[in-house]
Amino acid sequence: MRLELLGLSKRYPGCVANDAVSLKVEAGEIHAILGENGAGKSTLMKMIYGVVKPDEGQMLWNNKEVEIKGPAHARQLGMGMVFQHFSLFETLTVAENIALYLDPSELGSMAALRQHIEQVANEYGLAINPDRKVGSLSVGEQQRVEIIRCLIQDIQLLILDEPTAVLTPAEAEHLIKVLKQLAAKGCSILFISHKLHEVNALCDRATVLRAGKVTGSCVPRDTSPAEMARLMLGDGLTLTKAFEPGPSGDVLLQLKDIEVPPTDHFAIHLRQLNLSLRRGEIIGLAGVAGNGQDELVDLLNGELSATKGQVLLAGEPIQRLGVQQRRHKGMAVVPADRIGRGAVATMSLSENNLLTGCITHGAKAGLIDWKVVSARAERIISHYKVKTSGKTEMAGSLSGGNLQKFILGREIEQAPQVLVCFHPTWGVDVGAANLIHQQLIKLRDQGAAILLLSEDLDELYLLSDRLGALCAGQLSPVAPKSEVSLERLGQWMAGQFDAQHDKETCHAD
Ligand SMILES: Nc1ncnc2c1ncn2[C@@H]1O[C@H](COP(=O)(O)OP(=O)(O)OP(=O)(O)O)[C@@H](O)[C@H]1O
Repeated sequence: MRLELLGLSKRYPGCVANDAVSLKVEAGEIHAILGENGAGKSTLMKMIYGVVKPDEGQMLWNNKEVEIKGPAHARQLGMGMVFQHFSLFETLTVAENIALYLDPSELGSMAALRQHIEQVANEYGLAINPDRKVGSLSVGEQQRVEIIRCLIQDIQLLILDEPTAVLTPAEAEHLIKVLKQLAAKGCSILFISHKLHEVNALCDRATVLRAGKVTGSCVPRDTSPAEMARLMLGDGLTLTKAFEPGPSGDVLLQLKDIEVPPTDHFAIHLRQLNLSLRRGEIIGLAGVAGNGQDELVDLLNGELSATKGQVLLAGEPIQRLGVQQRRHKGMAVVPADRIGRGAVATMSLSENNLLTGCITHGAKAGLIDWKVVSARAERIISHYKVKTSGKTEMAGSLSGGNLQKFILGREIEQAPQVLVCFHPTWGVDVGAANLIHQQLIKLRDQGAAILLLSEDLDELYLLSDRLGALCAGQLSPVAPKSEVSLERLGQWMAGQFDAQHDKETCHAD
């Protein structure tokens, strides 16, 4: 037996994150950990990897009892972990980040390490330039660095906390192949994912956690995704069917011949962007991470300026307006990375609510009305079923999916005219993703215009009225969803479109 957990428990003030969890993982087994947001999955993985110390329980590693002193000890034993929130230094390069992760005795010259990174990257098809600064990488690319740095050492257990959440379907499919290869070599894998069809395709066994306790197990190959969802969430779950396109109105957000040159060597050049987003519609943009999504969100948010072209909000040019002024005019943005940009980890939920919410609620003439701010935070917590001990809890101690629900709720509740959201259901369980989808459609039906950037094609097809793709900083045609086959969208994602045609399509709306 590669790994055996016997009655592991971990308590935090006001919550039992893990309650006497027992689990067995064989050599070469791919074992899924399932559970709704806040069920205790990440905490369990962090205890195995030595990031969090258990309050009680025992752990056997290759049939011998161990007490993991910390992540360095876990790595020495042959464990690797890909975290849900990246543990990378943004100001260092890919190679420097990986060097920091390795034991000094394993580290040769930087040139040799660079070569090794390229070799692993090529072997697993996870293209990355070792000399790029991590801060300039997209979320998907940062995820690749996390994965490569585990694969660079000989590992016997790889722990992955939602590794495919930010990968494109093709990348996720590729990763699944890589994991199968690794398992065939005898490496055990612990795999957390909310994407149940992936669990179904990949995993040998699954353990279900609910409120910190093991409540069931199954063999995913013999269990349908719907049955697994029911095991996790109980019988009350109703899965969303496709939403009907709604009637759209006048153009609310318009990009005209936008040109944004790269701000650093690795940023993407946005070229000739033309887009008209109407009241009451959702435009979904597909695309592989690192094709200009970050730059487009920054442009719309007011953090990047265009050197050519215009950004118009309800016909008014806004490119000279800052972030706050745009928010006053009814724009809201949900960024890709929830910690750092979406929320401040060391601030409470109330304070995080104030960060963007104060523009529409809670502050007048520079004075904060904490009663209003707290009441709003409480409303978001209850409406979006955010699992937390309360509005005073620090954002950083929430589970990933619960923080995502809070951030989404905070932006939707401001009733924006235009909502730009990037990966809206990243790391969110099926029940909560359902709720977020319904709220986005409700916002659309109230007349808001929504630009949705996602790598989850199912989600894009479910929610969007019109679909397009971003590739190498250029926008494909944007056409009604019924006219965009999966094959066509795939071609657009790969850049097979004529930029001039795109301009005509968008202007024609
Ligand atoms: N450092 C911490 N301080 C206080 N509470 C914490 C801390 N870390 C986790 N928790 C709480 O423990 C519970 C389990 O969290 P955990 O992150 O393990 O859930 P999860 O199943 O991984 O959720 P998700 O699917 O959203 O990532 C949650 O209620 C969370 O708020």
